[in-house]
Amino acid sequence: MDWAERYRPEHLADILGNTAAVRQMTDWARNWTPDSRPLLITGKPGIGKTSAALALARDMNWEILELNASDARTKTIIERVAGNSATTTSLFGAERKLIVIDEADNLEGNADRGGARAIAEILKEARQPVMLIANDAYGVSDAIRKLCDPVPFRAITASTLEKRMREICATEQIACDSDALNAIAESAAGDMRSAVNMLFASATGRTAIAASDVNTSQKDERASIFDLVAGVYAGVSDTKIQKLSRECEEKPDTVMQWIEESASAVANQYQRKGAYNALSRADIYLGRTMRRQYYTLWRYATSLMTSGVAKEFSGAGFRPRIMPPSRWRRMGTAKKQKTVRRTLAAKLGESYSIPDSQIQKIYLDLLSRFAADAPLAFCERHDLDADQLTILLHDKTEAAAVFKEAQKNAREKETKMKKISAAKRAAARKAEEERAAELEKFIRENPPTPPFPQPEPVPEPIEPPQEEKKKAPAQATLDFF
Ligand SMILES: Nc1ncnc2c1ncn2[C@@H]1O[C@H](COP(=O)(O)OP(=O)(O)OP(=O)(O)O)[C@@H](O)[C@H]1O
Repeated sequence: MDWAERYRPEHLADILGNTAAVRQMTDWARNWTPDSRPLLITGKPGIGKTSAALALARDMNWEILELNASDARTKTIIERVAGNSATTTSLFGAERKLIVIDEADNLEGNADRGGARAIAEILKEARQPVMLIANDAYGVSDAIRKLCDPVPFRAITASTLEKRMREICATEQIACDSDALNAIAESAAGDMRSAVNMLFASATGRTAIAASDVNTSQKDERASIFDLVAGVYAGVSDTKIQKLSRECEEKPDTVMQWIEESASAVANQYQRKGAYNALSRADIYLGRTMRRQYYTLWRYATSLMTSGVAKEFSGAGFRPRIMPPSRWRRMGTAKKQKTVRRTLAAKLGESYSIPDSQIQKIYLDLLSRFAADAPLAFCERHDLDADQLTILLHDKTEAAAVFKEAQKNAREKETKMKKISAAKRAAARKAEEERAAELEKFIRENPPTPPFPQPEPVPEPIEPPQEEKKKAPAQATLDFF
C-alpha cells in the first residue's frame, strides 16, 4: 500500500491544518437534521477534503456512500438513498448514510447540462446528510452552489507538511535530514498527498534520506504553458523547446495566443516584428489544418509559433511576465456582461409581461429607479443575483450586500417552509394514528354480535307424482261401474 493511503487520517482529529473547516464539518454533523443544507467542500487536490469526509462518517458512526458527480448513475442512486427516511437504521446499525459526491465541479462538462439542475433538485429533497467535494468552487453550477454551505479547505503550510513527514519517518524508522524534508515540502506547495508520495519515492530502498536523495518525480512534471512560453523567450535550445511543446497539454491555437500575448511586451520593435511574422505564418498553417482537416500541418504551425518566434530573439534571454491572453479577459468580461443583461431582461420581461428586447431598450432606466427605491424587495421579487442587481443599482458593493441579505432571507424562509411541511406531515401522521386508535377502541367496545341462530330448514312435504294423482279418479270411475 502506498504511504498516502496508509497514512490517510482515520479520525477528524488526525486531519492536519484547516481547523476552522474541520470544526464547521463537526458542528454540521452533530446538529444535522433532514432540514440541514448540504456542505460544499472546496480546495486544491491533496489537502484532505476526501479524508475529512471519510473521517467524519467514521467518527459519527455513519455509513458512507461515495459517488462521482460526473457518473450518469449518480442522480438515480442519490434519489434512492437520499430519499429514504433520515432515521432508517441500516443493517450495520448506523443511523445515517453520508452521501459524498466527488468532482462536483465536473458536472457541467457532462453531455447533459441539465445534470447539475437535476442533482440540485434531489439535494433539496435529500433526507440524508450530503457533502459535495470540488477543486474549484466556481466550477460548481449556481443551482448546486446556492443550496450548499461552503467549506473552503486551504493549502497546507510547509511546516505542517514537514511535521507530518517527520511522524511518518519515525513510524517507518527512517532517518530523515531536515534539508530533505524542506525540499519536499517546498516542491509539494501545500499538497499533502504530493509530499507523502515524494517522501515514499525518496525513501524506497533506504533507511535514511538526505537532500540529494529527494525524489520529486511523484509531482506532476509535465511542462506547463508557462514553461513553454518562458522557454521560447529565454533562448533555450530548439530541442528543448520542441520537448516542452510536446509535453504541454494546451492546443496549438491556445499556445499561440499565450506566445502572442508575451510578444506584445517585447521592447525591440525589430524583434517584435519578427515574432509577429512567425506567428502570422503559424496562424496560416493552423487555418489550413482546420479547413482541410489535415492535421499533419499542425506540426508546421507549432514549430513556427515556438521555434520560429524563439529564433527572432537568438538567445537574447528576454524574460517577459507571462500572462494569460488579455483577449480572453476582454472576451470573458464582455460575454459575461451580455449574458447578465440578457438574463436580467428575461426575468424582468416575464414579471412585467413585456418583451425582453423592450425591457433592454426602453424600460431599464425606469426599473433601475424602482430597484433603487426598495432594492431588497426588488431583488427578492424578481429573484435577481448580485450581477443582475449591479446593472440596476450601478453599485457593485451595494448590490452584493442586498443580494446577501436576500439570500439570508431565502434561507430562513426555506427553513421555515421545511418546518411547516414537517409539522404538517407530523400532524397528518398523528391524525391517522388517532383515527386508527379510535377505530380499534370502537371495535373493542362493540364486539361484533354472533350471527342469529337460523332455524333448521323444514323439509318440503313430498307430493305424490302427478301421474298417480290423475290415475286415482280413473280407477274410482271404473270401480264405480
Ligand atoms: N490534512 C491532511 N492531514 C493528513 N493527511 C492528509 C491531509 N491531506 C491529505 N493528506 C494525505 O493525502 C492523501 C490524499 O488526501 P485526500 O484524498 O483527502 O485529498 P483531497 O483533498 O480529497 O484531494 P482530491 O481533491 O485530489 O480528491 C491522504 O490519504 C493523506 O495521506
